[in-house]
Amino acid sequence: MTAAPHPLFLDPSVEMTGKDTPALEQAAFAPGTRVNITHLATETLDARVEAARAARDLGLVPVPHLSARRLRSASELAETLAAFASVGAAAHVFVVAGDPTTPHGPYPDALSVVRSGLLGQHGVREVGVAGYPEGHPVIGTPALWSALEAKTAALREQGLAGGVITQFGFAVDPVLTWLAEARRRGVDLPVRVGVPGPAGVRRLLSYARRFGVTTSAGIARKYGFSLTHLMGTAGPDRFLRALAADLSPQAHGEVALHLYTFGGLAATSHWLTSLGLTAAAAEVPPTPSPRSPAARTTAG
Ligand SMILES: NC(=O)C1=CN([C@@H]2O[C@H](COP(=O)(O)OP(=O)(O)OC[C@H]3O[C@@H](n4cnc5c(N)ncnc54)[C@H](O)[C@@H]3O)[C@@H](O)[C@H]2O)C=CC1
Ligand SMILES: Nc1nc(=O)c2c([nH]1)NC[C@@H]1CN(c3ccc(C(=O)N[C@@H](CCC(=O)O)C(=O)O)cc3)CN21
Repeated sequence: MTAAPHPLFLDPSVEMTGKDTPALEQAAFAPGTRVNITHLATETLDARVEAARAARDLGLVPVPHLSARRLRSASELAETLAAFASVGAAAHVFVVAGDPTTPHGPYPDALSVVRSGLLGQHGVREVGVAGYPEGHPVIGTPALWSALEAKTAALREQGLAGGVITQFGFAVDPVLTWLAEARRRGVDLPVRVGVPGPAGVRRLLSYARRFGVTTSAGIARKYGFSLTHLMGTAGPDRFLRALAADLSPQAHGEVALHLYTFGGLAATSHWLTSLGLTAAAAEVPPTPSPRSPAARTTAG
């Protein structure tokens, strides 16, 4: 008999851009897998809607991203939601502030989009919001916590289900500390811990630099790459084993995974398949842990 997988590995979500639509059609994600559609500044609404349509046609659950600060008006928000609803892709969305330094319209943050009331009117039932275990390069940690608490409350007031997706990172400890703090503050939403799918080290480092994600020689070594050998690739296997070993439902609540694919949707699909995390997710264990959880409490 095979061991049941750790709950962390059940039902991982993945992230794509419009450019990944052909790769999505070749990939083998389990039916019902949530597929987030990033809102890159360079991609049109049409490209994002086509990606959502492709995901839905494949039996996956599209989760379009809405960038609050990029929206120029309430009507642009309504039209965006209507466009996703027209392809059956508006039930789940992820609402993020967006990187523009100055908001382009009436929504400076994700909270104002939630409070607009427009989400429910267009058939949205579940809203994802962002979490930052390592903080954010320009937003202070107290502001991040108060925003997360306010978004949690606003979703409840709007009758919307919610969830958090965390910014990717290479270090496990900040994730565990952040999860415990979120629960202590009453943020009871399910959390998807964001990790990069397998990707070239050079690419990982460049996205980390761009988004203010911490790297150091020690963090890299634990994760499984080296800051001085940029030619290789690295996946989140060791990170996930360490995270799974130290998660406790009492301290950390409901936790699953979100895979940022960064142009490597096919690589992430192959990697999930190699872990047995596609259609047969409930029957196949993840890569075996080098130490049992019981051994860890004394050894770790
Ligand atoms: N985690 C992720 O996957 C992604 C994160 N981001 C970026 O992370 C940042 C925070 O997003 P959320 O957590 O949704 O914040 P939020 O909407 O909950 O806002 C939190 C606080 O930060 C301020 N703020 C938000 N974005 C800002 C910016 N670009 N410049 C200056 N102040 C800003 C808001 O006014 C608010 O006071 C944004 O810059 C967002 O674009 C963007 C895309 C994806
Ligand atoms: N602060 C912040 N801003 C973001 O925009 C952001 C984050 N954090 N955290 C991670 C997510 C995921 N993001 C991304 C970014 C790029 C690709 C991507 O596929 N890039 C293509 C090139 C795209 C292009 O330049 O045309 C690639 O092949 O890497 C995917 C997701 C952006 N995201």
